[in-house]
Amino acid sequence: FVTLATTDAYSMGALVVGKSLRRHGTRKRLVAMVSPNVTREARLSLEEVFDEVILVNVLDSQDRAHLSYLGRPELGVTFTKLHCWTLTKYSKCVFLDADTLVLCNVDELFDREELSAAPDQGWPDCFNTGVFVFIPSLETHGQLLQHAAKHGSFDGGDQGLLNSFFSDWALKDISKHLPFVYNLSVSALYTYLPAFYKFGHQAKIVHFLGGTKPWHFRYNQQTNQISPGDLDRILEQYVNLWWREFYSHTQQQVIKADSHPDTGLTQHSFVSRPRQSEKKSAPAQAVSTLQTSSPPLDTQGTVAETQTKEEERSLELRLLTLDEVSSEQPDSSVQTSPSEQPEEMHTHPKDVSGPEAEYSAYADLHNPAPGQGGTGREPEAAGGSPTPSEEPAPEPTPVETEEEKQQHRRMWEEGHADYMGKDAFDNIKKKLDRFLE
Ligand SMILES: O=c1ccn([C@@H]2O[C@H](COP(=O)(O)OP(=O)(O)O[C@H]3O[C@H](CO)[C@@H](O)[C@H](O)[C@H]3O)[C@@H](O)[C@H]2O)c(=O)[nH]1
Ligand SMILES: [Mn+2]
Repeated sequence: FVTLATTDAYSMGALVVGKSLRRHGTRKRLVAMVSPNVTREARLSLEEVFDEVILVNVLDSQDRAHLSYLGRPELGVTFTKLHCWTLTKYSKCVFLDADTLVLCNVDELFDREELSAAPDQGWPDCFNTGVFVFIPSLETHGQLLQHAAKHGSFDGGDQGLLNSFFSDWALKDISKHLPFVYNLSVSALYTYLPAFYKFGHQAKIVHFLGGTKPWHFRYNQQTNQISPGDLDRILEQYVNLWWREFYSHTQQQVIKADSHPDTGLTQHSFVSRPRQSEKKSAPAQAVSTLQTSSPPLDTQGTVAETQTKEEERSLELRLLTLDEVSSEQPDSSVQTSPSEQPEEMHTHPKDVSGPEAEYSAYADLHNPAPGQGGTGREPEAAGGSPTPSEEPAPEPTPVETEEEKQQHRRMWEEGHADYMGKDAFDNIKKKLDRFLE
């Protein structure tokens, strides 16, 4: 999976792309392309999650005229995406915009061919370039650049260019049309709400397409919410979900969000926690600033607190039922052997010194007594558990009657999970293990 960030603000998005892929147990390698102006601190954060963080030069279409049709002059730099075709050590890749959030395992996308993508909701005979399957090739890369030089892009960004280059997408081969749920634009909420109500729960990847991004909102870590009322309720829940992913399983946490005295922009500052298993040298207490172009809001900045309140844990949007947890690919990170197959892009190569180990170390910090349940983790974040072999044998789960099962399931679905008891992490893990046997 490949994503791109040319600024620190988009790096926040890229981080969420990587984390959400890991949360859902991807077995593929993760690559972030960043431009030289992305700060070292942002790069270090990305390196904790991605297998590779690659420096690329900014390619800008400089096409102000066409970009003005979109009303998004900043999108000329999306030509930088084209660099993804140079990643020829991989045989196939999936590009994800930095403003996407992955909601389940989507590794099956690698079964598709170049160029597979979902329809753009503004013009469904065009594909949206927020999610697409491609085959790295220097030849294609060269042809794309030539095409850009000769014909430009009808929207000034990569989407116009890629649509005119892969111009037979609309009609030639329906298998190259990804279902819309692989690139669910949040603006579909406004354009076809009934369809969203009918199919929205099947969403696999959400795309915060448009000028307003999740990092433009200020999030309160005590309430686990952005300021209520800033957005439509459904959209607000997706943005809250994005922020929860941003803060999950990380050693670097935003501790303060306030307005810059001169520019009025919101700035997010975070500190790195000391690492227990140092992979790459990072200052133990490096302070960095991520600056995002958010309008100033009146919410108070909040102090970092990763352990979320139990009652706040309910994800109203896409609550995984226990059955879904069972059918979900578990995060393979700690179970997978560390063998690397970089050419094939198949095996998740992170070994125990990678981010997952750091996540575990972090979990240990907050959960001095593993095995007691209630690790403060999301139920689906199964793979990041402390090393299974070191855990004391968990208590056997009492057998539930059918009625109890249903009641339990209902409570779970309503967001009242019993994290300290039945839904303790150990029990969910056992269920996953049973399912995988
Ligand atoms: O300053 C920027 C702007 C964009 N990006 C990257 O380029 C992607 C596309 O930009 P984005 O703001 O996400 O554009 P969208 O609002 O999604 O707009 C649409 O139009 C763009 C231009 O054609 C396409 O790139 C998008 O895929 C398409 O969804 C981002 O996700 C980032 O990965 C940066 O790194 N820095
Ligand atoms: Mn986008």
